[in-house]
Amino acid sequence: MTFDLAFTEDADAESRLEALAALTRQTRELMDAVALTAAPEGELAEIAGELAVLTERLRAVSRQSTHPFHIGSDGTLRHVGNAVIGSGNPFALPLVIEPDPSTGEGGVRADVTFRPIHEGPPGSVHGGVSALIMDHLLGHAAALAGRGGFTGTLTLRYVRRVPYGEPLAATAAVARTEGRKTWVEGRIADQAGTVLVEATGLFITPTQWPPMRDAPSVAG
Ligand SMILES: CCCCCCCC(=O)SCCNC(=O)CCNC(=O)[C@H](O)C(C)(C)COP(=O)(O)OP(=O)(O)OC[C@H]1O[C@@H](n2cnc3c(N)ncnc32)[C@H](O)[C@@H]1OP(=O)(O)O
Repeated sequence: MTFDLAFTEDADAESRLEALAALTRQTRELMDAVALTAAPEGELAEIAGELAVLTERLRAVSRQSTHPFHIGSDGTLRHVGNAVIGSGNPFALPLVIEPDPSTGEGGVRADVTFRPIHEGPPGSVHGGVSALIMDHLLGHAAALAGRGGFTGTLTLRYVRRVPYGEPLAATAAVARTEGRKTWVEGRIADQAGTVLVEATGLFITPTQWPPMRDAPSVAG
């Protein structure tokens, strides 16, 4: 499998991506506001009507292809459409991932504050949302170690309820490797270091992929 690349060295393309990111941030604010609203019925219906107009305005100019990986003038690789890190995807938290070599090969960490839209059991984060974050972070660790690939398996242990609205930390690092297979371990913990979720993922590098060592880190 190959992916499209787009070079965003020209100011117009960069400025459009910034405008898309601003729209995306505003849409996330809207999603949070909807999840928390206590507005009366009439106002809800009125707002839904106003949003329908905006939705149609955007849908009239839908893109016809997937977002490519964008490569900026500084060499940064960005995946604008990604569901976890994408600056152009309202569904994304977005997660901002930093390298953390102190935790091992491919070590990474990210601050995470889940929101009410991530609710599973009332007052807690949905287990599938925790899995989404772990999948991506573990995959990022594998890629940072030069062993990028697709998730083959992902196993989670939900140790404690994951709260939203509180700053948490997610970490991951490569545990072991064997040929094209890379096992990565990670966790989500609270600020006191109490582990809430543990995850192990197996990532498999497709045969046709070139060696990825020194590949640029992927951001949103
Ligand atoms: C920086 C960005 C980070 C992003 C992180 C996000 C990651 C994702 O969400 S990826 C999306 C979810 N995953 C997918 O869509 C993957 C779909 N599956 C595939 O594309 C393929 O099955 C793929 C690439 C995993 C393996 O295909 P292929 O390379 O042909 O595997 P194949 O040659 O049959 O097997 C290689 C080895 O892996 C093992 N294997 C293959 N698939 C799996 C699996 N799903 N689970 C466990 N083991 C597997 C095989 O048994 C074999 O082992 P061994 O060498 O010991 O015999």
